[in-house]
Amino acid sequence: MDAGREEGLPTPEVWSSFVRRLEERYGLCEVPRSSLLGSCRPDFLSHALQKRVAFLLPSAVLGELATTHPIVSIASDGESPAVAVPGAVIAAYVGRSLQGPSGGVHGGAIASILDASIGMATNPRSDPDGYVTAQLVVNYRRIVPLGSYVVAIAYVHDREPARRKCYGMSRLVDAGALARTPSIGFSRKPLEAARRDATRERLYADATALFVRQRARRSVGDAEASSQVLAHATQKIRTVRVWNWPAAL
Ligand SMILES: CCCCCCCCCCCC(=O)SCCNC(=O)CCNC(=O)[C@H](O)C(C)(C)COP(=O)(O)OP(=O)(O)OC[C@H]1O[C@@H](n2cnc3c(N)ncnc32)[C@H](O)[C@@H]1OP(=O)(O)O
Repeated sequence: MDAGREEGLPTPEVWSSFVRRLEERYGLCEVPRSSLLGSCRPDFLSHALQKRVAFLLPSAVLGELATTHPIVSIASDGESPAVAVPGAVIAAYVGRSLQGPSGGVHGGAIASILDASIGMATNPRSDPDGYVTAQLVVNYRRIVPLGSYVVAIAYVHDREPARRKCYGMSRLVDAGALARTPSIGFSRKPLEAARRDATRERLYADATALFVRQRARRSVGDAEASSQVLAHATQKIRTVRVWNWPAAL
């Protein structure tokens, strides 16, 4: 028996049909991991979740390319290195390999999904000098049963570009319960209000995070890695204005 079947993972077909339903229902578009992370970066979540994970952005922000090439066309420049998106979504199947001591899904796995979703809302594309997590506070509301389909809905609620700071929130909900709601709601409502929706959405956990933009990197190794990422991304992405790579190397 292969590892996937032993784990009870959804087949790739079942998984893609789940993702397509999310896209259609909520006006989202799956973003290829290569354009988020670059080919030379390890994709931790994909490994941990055995590829049953999808990174989604609202189709509206993807512009015309979304219809023919579902690839991020969001650009940044030296003046405004972070581009605001209304929000970001990570959908995942959390299987038995993620079991924690509670018998449900391990809290570290839940934190990773929440963190990555806020990271994606903060950095809608890979950026070597982008925002990294400085602080993550997770509230665990319910045990997540093994074998669940979950959705993390993240958005940025405050930015202080001059201080390189960006504050975001995310809530991890059950995908089945979410399907009963007509819209995904990247509303900037305070977390307390989001919590009031907890019953309707079947809220498993929520998080607040502070992301801080890194200072420009200067090492030659990083520059080489960055140019590989860029080369790969520009092959994949039709329309892209690139971040100004550190000039002083
Ligand atoms: C997977 C697919 C996904 C796809 C999408 C991709 C998204 C990726 C998301 C994953 C994100 C990660 O997991 S990242 C990996 C985990 N994180 C890290 O490894 C970060 C390690 N830490 C660092 O690199 C550094 O500490 C930084 C960059 C966070 C900050 O260092 P720094 O640059 O020297 O900052 P500094 O000048 O001191 O501070 C700038 C301002 O931020 C505040 N500040 C700095 N750190 C903190 C802090 N921990 N808590 C509170 N406040 C802080 C300061 O008070 C100051 O505010 P003021 O005085 O100006 O008001």
